[in-house]
Amino acid sequence: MENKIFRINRISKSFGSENSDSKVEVIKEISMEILEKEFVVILGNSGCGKSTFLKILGGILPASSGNIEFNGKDYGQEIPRDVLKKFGFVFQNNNLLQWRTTEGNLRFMLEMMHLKGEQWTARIDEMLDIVGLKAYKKEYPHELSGGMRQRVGIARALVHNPDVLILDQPLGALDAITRKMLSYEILNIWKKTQKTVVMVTNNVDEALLLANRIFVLSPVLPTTISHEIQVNIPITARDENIYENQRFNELREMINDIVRSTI
Ligand SMILES: Nc1ncnc2c1ncn2[C@@H]1O[C@H](COP(=O)(O)OP(=O)(O)OP(=O)(O)O)[C@@H](O)[C@H]1O
Repeated sequence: MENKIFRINRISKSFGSENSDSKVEVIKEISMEILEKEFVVILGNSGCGKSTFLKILGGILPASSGNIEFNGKDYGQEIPRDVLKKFGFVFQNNNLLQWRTTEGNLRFMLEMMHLKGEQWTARIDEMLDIVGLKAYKKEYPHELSGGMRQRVGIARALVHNPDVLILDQPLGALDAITRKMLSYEILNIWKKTQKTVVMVTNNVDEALLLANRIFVLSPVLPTTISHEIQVNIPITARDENIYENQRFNELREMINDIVRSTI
C-alpha cells in the first residue's frame, strides 16, 4: 500500500448561489490522501455531507473550491467524465435495470463503456463468481432477494475493472441480518479484487470490520474531518468473531463516544 491514488486538498462545497439566502455550505476544507488498495470509510451522522463528499470524489459533482488529484494528475475542482470509467459506483438503492437479467445488467455496464469481446464476457462470469451469484445469471432483479440485488450491484460496479470502488451506504436499505452477512462479503470481495475502496456509512461496526482508516465527519454543516482513525485490527481477525476482539471493542467504544459527543 504505497501509491497515493487520491490527494484531496482543501475541498469545500456549497449549494445555492453566492450571497443568497438559499446558499448552504456543506463541506469545509476537507483534505485527505487515499492509498492504492486501501479501504477507507467516511463515517458520519445523517445529513452531515457524506454523500456530497463522495460525489465530489467520484466526479459526479464539482467542488466549489480546493483541488483533487487522482492517479498523480491534478483535476482541479472536478474529475472529468472520461476519468469516471476508473470508478465503480454502488448506491443504497442498487438502480438495477428491471428488464435485464443479472448478466444483462453487467453487460449493460460494459456496453456503456464500449467494452466488447470474449474477455469481457468471461469477466461477467468472474465477477458473478466473486459475489456468489453465478447460478443466478438468468434471473431478473425482481426474482432476487434485496441482498442478492445489492451483490449484483457490486458485481456491476466491478465488471469494467475500475481502479476505485465507491460505495455510498451500500447496505443501508437492507435488514439487519442481511446487512451483516453482506458486510462480510464486501470484505471478501475487497480481499479478492484488491481494489481501492471508499465507502460511506453511518454504522460504526461496519466501518470497523471493513476499514483500514476511518474519517469521521463533524455533524454540523459545513462538515469537516473531526477524527482520522487507523483501524489496527489484523485482517485475519476480521470475521464473525470480531466482536470478541479487544481492539475492535476499544475502537468501537472510542468511536461511539466521538459520534455521541458530536450530536
Ligand atoms: N443538490 C443539493 N442542493 C442543495 N442542498 C443539498 C444538495 N445535495 C445535498 N444537499 C444538502 O447537503 C447536506 C448534506 O447532504 P448529504 O446527502 O451529503 O448528507 P449525508 O451525510 O450523505 O446524509 P444521509 O446519511 O442522510 O444520506 C444536506 O443538508 C442536504 O440537504
